[in-house]
Amino acid sequence: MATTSEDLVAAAKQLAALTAVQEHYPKLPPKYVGIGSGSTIVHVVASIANLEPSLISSTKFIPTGFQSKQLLLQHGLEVLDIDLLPAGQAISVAFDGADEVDAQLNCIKGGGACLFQEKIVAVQAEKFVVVADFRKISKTLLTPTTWASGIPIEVVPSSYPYVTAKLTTLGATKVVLRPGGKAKAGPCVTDNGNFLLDAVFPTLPEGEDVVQDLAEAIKGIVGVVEHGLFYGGSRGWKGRPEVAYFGMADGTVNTLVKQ
Ligand SMILES: O=C(CO)[C@H](O)[C@H](O)COP(=O)(O)O
Repeated sequence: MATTSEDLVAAAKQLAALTAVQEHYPKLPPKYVGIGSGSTIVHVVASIANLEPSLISSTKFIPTGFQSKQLLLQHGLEVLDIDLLPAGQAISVAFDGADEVDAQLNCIKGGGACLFQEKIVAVQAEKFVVVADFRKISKTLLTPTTWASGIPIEVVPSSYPYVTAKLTTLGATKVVLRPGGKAKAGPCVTDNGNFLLDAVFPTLPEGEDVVQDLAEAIKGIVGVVEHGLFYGGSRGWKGRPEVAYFGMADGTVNTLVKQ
């Protein structure tokens, strides 16, 4: 049977997931592991569920939304909601997907509308590992051929017209209130009861603080709960992964590591 490009992408995701889990799931049973959202994370959870039972049976897995919680339950893995993580306790490792990853490991996330939970888990993880396929690699973020939808931004519903106007003054060329889809009239509502704006900006230039500057400007708008830029810069680290695994079209896995 002929291999379709969908098969190729699914195989790339699966191999990247397996490699990331082999290399970054702790060798002693971890107390807490974070689990992101999306289609790639399905392969991560399957790889974790196949590990030696002693490595997973006492671990609490922290989901980043409804989808990942159901996925964990289907695999018989113990779930702990992020608000029940004891204060000051770190998550040993968190795995997640991404929509776009640049050469500095800054990411755009939130294609699955779970960016807030994904970020609150990522920033509490000792190690954050991104798993993706070859289509997600960019030199700099907001390259339209990689991720044309722009930056997902979670907003308090009543603020969306105001935030839209402010994003335009920040340089957004298009801001879309994400629709709920065929089975939901009206906008997409996040797991937190908020709306999502997808804000397209021109492709970012290279530079250490370029992503950080835009991220901070967006976060400074009243009504913004969180945005899908996971980044690092001279003023700190807000969810940028230590490492990203990309399943490639030729059946290999490329790794990008924080310098
Ligand atoms: O950020 C996310 C969800 O909010 C996902 O991790 C991101 O959209 C990647 O998804 P996929 O693995 O399906 O390509």
